[in-house]
Amino acid sequence: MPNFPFTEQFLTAGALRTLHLAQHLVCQLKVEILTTEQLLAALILDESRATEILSQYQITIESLPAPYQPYATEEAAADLSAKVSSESPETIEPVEQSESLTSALLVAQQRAAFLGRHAEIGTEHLLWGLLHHPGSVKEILDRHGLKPETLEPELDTQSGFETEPLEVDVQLHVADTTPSARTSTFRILDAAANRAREGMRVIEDYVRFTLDDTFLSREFKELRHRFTAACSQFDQHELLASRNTTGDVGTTISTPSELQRESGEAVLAANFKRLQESLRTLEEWSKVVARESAPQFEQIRYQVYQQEKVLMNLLHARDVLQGTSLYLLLTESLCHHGSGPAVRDALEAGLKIVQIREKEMPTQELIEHAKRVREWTHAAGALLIINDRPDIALAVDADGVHLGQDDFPVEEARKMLGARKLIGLSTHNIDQARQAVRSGADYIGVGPTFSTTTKQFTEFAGLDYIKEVAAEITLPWFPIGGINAQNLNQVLEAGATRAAISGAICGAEKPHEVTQKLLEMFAKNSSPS
Ligand SMILES: Cc1ncc(COP(=O)(O)OP(=O)(O)O)c(N)n1
Ligand SMILES: Cc1ncsc1CCOP(=O)(O)O
Ligand SMILES: [Mg+2]
Repeated sequence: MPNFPFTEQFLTAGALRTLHLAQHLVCQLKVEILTTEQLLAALILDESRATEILSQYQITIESLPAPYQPYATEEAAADLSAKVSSESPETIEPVEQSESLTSALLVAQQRAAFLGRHAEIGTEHLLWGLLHHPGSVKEILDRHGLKPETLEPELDTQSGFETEPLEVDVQLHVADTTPSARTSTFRILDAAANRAREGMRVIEDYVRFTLDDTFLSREFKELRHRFTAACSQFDQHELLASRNTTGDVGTTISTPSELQRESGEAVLAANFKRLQESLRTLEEWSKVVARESAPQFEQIRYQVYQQEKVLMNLLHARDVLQGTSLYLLLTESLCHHGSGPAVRDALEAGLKIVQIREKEMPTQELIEHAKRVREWTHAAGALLIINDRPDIALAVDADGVHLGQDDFPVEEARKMLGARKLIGLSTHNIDQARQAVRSGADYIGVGPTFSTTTKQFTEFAGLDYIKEVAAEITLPWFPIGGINAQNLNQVLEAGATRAAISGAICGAEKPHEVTQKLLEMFAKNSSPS
């Protein structure tokens, strides 16, 4: 028996023949799964109600891609039809079918039911199903002017042939609209919605109360509102009426892993999983009773995958960057006694993160230089970041790279560097900072704060921008630009707990002394998380 998504349902003779023909095409074309494309080809090739409609719109085999062209001649089409007619359905090997075909068949079934011909699915309904599934087949139909509104009148009239429904015993994936199946579907939806809501709350509470992250709390809250809006499309009465908690065989089941979580991260990971699974359940089962909601749950699920990445990344970055209050940007030309002595001095004074920022140095020289600094930073237990160049960061096994708004995109750098390397991103306003968090950057540069001779700027983000970031971002962030021991307190008072500094350390007579002084100022303020 074929593997179509109807069980003990009725297909008209024409619809059943068309589906068999489509299945035949899968073998003939040597493709792996049955898709909406073969269904359209079969509707064109067979002689049915839909074939008539398709020919009115000049939709022929020529409208299909190259592999179907051998069936463009009358003889080839007749040959195929003859083969299908001569075979008994039992001898046709079942084939796997695409999700889009399942969904198109489901729409066909719903349309037939809508007409009061419950379970009597004709070829015109199959065509209706194809018109409702976005993709290449719908595009072909659209191109020829066949749209739901043009097919609609055809569906309301009975056809001359295909009046005899044929009972077929085929598998059901989703659709069943009997009252008890409907109640079960709502029961599933109710349980999944509750589970998703709970998972969302667990995550949101962590972001809000443990992290104190205003920006991410807002993002999660917005997600929850989107979710509530999608759920509100269910009939609330049916949803509640279907609930049967005392009769739920699953309420007392708990696995050892549910009883124990090793850390906050483990709690988050488990709740992201339960949220994603519940959203998938909602997506699948809403197709049966509230089709418009399914794509919304799908979108929300993708957003949750993204939020999971952002949040887990943030936790990792906060962990790796713990204790890095002072960030030195090391540039040879700014150093009085060479960059080697400057960085060794600063490391000895307690510096924990260094960026090599060399704009002019030839690549090979830069690699040799970076390898030396790598050894010194390793010995001091400090992180090494390379400015602008992910390739050099990889070559010298640095801890990461720093990128500007116009440099390598974060997503591309992440592909090159993998999950464990740090990616810093410069930002100059609050929208860029928010976007940087969403992009999966591990820390952000915030500036320029004050005027500086190290780099030319025409505009300054100033202390106000520091205040804005301090109010909402907990991804590690470093103010930068003209910061020194004389103005650091202003930066700290604006809410910063870190800073990136170049000239004030590189250009100092005694880098050790300056570094020590700056580190003491941070320590007095409070240590960065
Ligand atoms: C920590 C930190 N923040 C900002 C910058 C500036 O990076 P970018 O905007 O790419 O400018 P250049 O440094 O490449 O001139 C930085 N390097 N480090
Ligand atoms: C590279 C860069 N980007 C923003 S400000 C700046 C220069 C930082 O150097 P300094 O601390 O000497 O002002
Ligand atoms: Mg740059």
